Amino acid sequence: MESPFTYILITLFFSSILLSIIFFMTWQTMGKQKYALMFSLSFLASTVLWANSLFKTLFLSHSLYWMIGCSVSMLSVILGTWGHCLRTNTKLHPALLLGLGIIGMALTYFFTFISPHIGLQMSLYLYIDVVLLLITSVVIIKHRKKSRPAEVGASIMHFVFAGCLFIAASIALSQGKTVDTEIVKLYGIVNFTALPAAYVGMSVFVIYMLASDLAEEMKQLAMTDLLTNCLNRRGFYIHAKQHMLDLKKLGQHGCLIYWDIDKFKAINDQYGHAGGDEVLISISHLIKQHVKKDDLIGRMGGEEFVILIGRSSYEEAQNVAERLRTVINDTPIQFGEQHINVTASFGVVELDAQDITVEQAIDLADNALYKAKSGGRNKVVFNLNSK
Ligand SMILES: Nc1nc2c(ncn2[C@@H]2O[C@H](COP(=O)(O)OP(=O)(O)OP(=O)(O)O)[C@@H](O)[C@H]2O)c(=O)[nH]1
Repeated sequence: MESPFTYILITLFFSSILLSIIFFMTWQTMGKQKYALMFSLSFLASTVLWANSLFKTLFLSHSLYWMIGCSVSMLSVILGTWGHCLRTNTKLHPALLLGLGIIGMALTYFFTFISPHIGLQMSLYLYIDVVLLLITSVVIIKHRKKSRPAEVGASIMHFVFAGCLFIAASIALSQGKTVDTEIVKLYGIVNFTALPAAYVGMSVFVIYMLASDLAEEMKQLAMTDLLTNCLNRRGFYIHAKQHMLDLKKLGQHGCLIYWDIDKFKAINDQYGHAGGDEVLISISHLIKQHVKKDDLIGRMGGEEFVILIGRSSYEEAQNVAERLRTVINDTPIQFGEQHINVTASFGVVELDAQDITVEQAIDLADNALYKAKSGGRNKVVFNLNSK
């Protein structure tokens, strides 16, 4: 009858192979993101770690078995941390991570072969794993202002895993220079009860995190106009409701600007559809340069756009529309060798005067835009918000 620890090791061995395959397939199917490959390699290193423990009786030297075990353990955690840094664009130099691993190896070698100390031999590399897991936990939670639930879960699980390893390492360290069989037994119990659950929990949360990355990407794509990279109609409506509430909370004066390129059909007729597309791309780019980063820009369809802005005074907000009209009027669009002169008409509605929904604001601004068109185009008309 094998020790129960053997069965746990077998389970961990197969779980790690599966996780490595899952992340490899993720890497292949999700645009060859380097971090997914790092996760796959990290679990491959874990597979070697569990295999090493399973077949330790085959080793002639226990010290050799130990050196292989601690090097793949650190390699696995280093690759995982590296992957999380790549996913979150955290600028942590890989040399720093590898350096930590090399220091861990050198110290373990020293306390295994040169000045044997069983406590330090068994614990130092685990403490390095703990530091790396804590770095990962912080990297996951810190890179975004408001973390997604999957990221909170993954960060907590890395923290829990680090905690389990810390306890195991501290138990091992308490042996001192020579082996204490009672402490080794306790170390085994901690290692084979809390650790596997934390290990699997952490891996599942990382998978959940990548799935939620994909869901978020799809959501963004469904709300984005692919030609101009502005929000599309659906995206604008979804964001505008919250944006209007935020403006109110911040005490900002909100304005909704509905605008439309003049005689766009004639531009298409003269320069072709590609010329028309170039105008749409360049004009939306120009507009983005002349409003604030937080202002909400949407393409409502064809050559119609909408902008939701907040400024400290209503005059300031109104001036934005006039400034945009002037900049479009004064900036010919380059299309190959040609320059296309473009003008646009604007309808503006103030949002603060009374409670008004996004839909009502768009209707009122659209009425004002209609007046700007019928009044000769290349104009800004203000709707004074009479609901
Ligand atoms: N190139 C290009 N043209 C588009 C796109 N979407 C809509 N259009 C064209 O935009 C033109 C809109 O024309 P109209 O609605 O008559 O408006 P207009 O010519 O700008 O006239 P006014 O708005 O009255 O000044 C149509 O010819 C559509 O085919 C697009 O994505 N790319």
